[in-house]
Amino acid sequence: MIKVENLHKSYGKLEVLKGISTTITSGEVIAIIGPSGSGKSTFLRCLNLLEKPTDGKVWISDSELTNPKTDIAKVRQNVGMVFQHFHLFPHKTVLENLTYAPMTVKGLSKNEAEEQAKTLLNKVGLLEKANEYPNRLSGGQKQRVAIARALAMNPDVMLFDEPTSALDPEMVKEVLEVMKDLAQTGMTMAIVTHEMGFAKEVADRVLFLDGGLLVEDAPPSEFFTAPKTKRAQDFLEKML
Ligand SMILES: Nc1ncnc2c1ncn2[C@@H]1O[C@H](COP(=O)(O)OP(=O)(O)OP(=O)(O)O)[C@@H](O)[C@H]1O
Repeated sequence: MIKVENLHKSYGKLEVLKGISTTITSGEVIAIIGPSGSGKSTFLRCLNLLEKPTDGKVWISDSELTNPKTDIAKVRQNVGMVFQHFHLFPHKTVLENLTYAPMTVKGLSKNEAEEQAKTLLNKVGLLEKANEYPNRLSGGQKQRVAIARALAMNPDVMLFDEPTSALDPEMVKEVLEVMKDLAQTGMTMAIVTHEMGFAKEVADRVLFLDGGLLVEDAPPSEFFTAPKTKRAQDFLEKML
């Protein structure tokens, strides 16, 4: 479960998030969409405090991350994050990318971590790349490794920040398929995306942000067929 209450974020005088409140329940898949610069990535990054909110509260499960007494690093261990540009460790093999955090942070033995890593690589269709270095992989393969690496910490929640935006079009589908499979396992997921087809098909709920405000919060069946606001109508006209 993720809950935000009256979330504000400013960079100097620029107010990027202007008071957002919502709850993402366990197992829900949320697509965060909206025009460029509307605050989507900032919102997502505030959920695990990669960006520190200027005001408002954020909870993950029972922990309030915005409470200074909370051990944020500990809570983050249960939150996987996937970025637009993969952020794999370039000098580690694919397998080492997956085993590093479970061994160093969670104290798994090398054998345990490798067993788990191989299971995950098999799930994302990349077991045969276990001993390769990231620079030998395509963008789509790198992103599938990044997803597997995030899952290796056995998180309760997965955050995705435009995971397919840096990919060549022919690689988008393989990454979305992995995410779709993950959604079907009941993982709680929040995804900033420009992939409207994916949002329509896979998300339980769409959050439409515009100008730092949560303008619409609705299931895709409602949002895509009957958006309530002019801002969402205009946005969809351009996107679809
Ligand atoms: N670290 C930062 N310092 C200053 N301004 C920032 C910073 N990060 C984001 N911004 C500004 O905040 C606004 C919202 O950015 P954000 O990346 O959250 O939007 P977005 O909706 O994800 O956009 P896009 O779809 O283009 O990625 C933009 O005007 C951006 O320039």
